Amino acid sequence: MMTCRTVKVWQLQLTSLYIAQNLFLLSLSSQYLFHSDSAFMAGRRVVVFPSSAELGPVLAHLVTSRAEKALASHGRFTLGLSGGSLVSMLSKELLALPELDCSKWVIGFCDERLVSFDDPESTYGLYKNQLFSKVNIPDSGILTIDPSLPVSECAENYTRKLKEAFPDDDIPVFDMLLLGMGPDGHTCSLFPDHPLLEETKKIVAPISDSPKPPPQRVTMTLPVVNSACCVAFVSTGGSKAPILKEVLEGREGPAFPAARVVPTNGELFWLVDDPAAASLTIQVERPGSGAKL
Ligand SMILES: O=C1O[C@H](COP(=O)(O)O)[C@@H](O)[C@H](O)[C@H]1O
Repeated sequence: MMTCRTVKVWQLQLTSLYIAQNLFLLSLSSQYLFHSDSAFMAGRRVVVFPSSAELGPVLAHLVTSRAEKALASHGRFTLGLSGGSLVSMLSKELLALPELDCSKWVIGFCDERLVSFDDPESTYGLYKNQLFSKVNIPDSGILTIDPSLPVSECAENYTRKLKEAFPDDDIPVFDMLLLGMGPDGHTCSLFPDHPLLEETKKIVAPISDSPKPPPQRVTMTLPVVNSACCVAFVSTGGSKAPILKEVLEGREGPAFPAARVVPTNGELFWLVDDPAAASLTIQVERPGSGAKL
């Protein structure tokens, strides 16, 4: 027989069950929020491929899909290129596409080394040999530095070229920037702990004490990088694993230059291979073969 006491005990048991259930749900949701915060910060997409062989075609498709979008909206595609390991991968993958029309592309350089174009360190020189000479990008669409100038004048001259190419923007808004990251966390020629990281006025800056040779370079500043419509980092190889973890998952102390790339209104992709991603604990995307971003 159900007594008043039994009902009270039941009520007490139900109340504690209700509280326990809610506490459980609360803890689940806070774990989820915390985890999703770090995994999907600022709309960032971290996409991991088994190797460069799988990453390369997806990169090429990402570039051409953003080119199509830009051409449909404003009749040209403005693309900023980085040097280093990106040059050969991008050139190879773009040239492998069955149809590539670059006639309305405008190319800038996220950074450039102050050496003559025939020097093996020249980013423009490498792209000219591996890509530009093989596609239909008009010379007038390639915004190069003038390496014959002293580094400060070179940066001013390149600033003028960018301003002329983007007459309507206070800060040039590139449709897409392709970035690399060095094992020290630098991107463009923005190096850890360097005063250039705090630059807010200039769109291009000279650097004459680059810790990575050659010491003289010009670089886009963070305001330009973070104004782009789409930024894609490409980072491959096991030597990038420790820094990739700190850049994507945070660290004690000041953020590395690459971690300060957070486009204000644009997309942010990190395309990495398994060796580079080896230490990551955040959620990542692992697209199947033939995937498109
Ligand atoms: O010096 C430079 O290094 C970075 C990273 O190059 P990576 O070979 O480690 O991918 C590059 O993004 C930058 O343009 C270049 O000047």
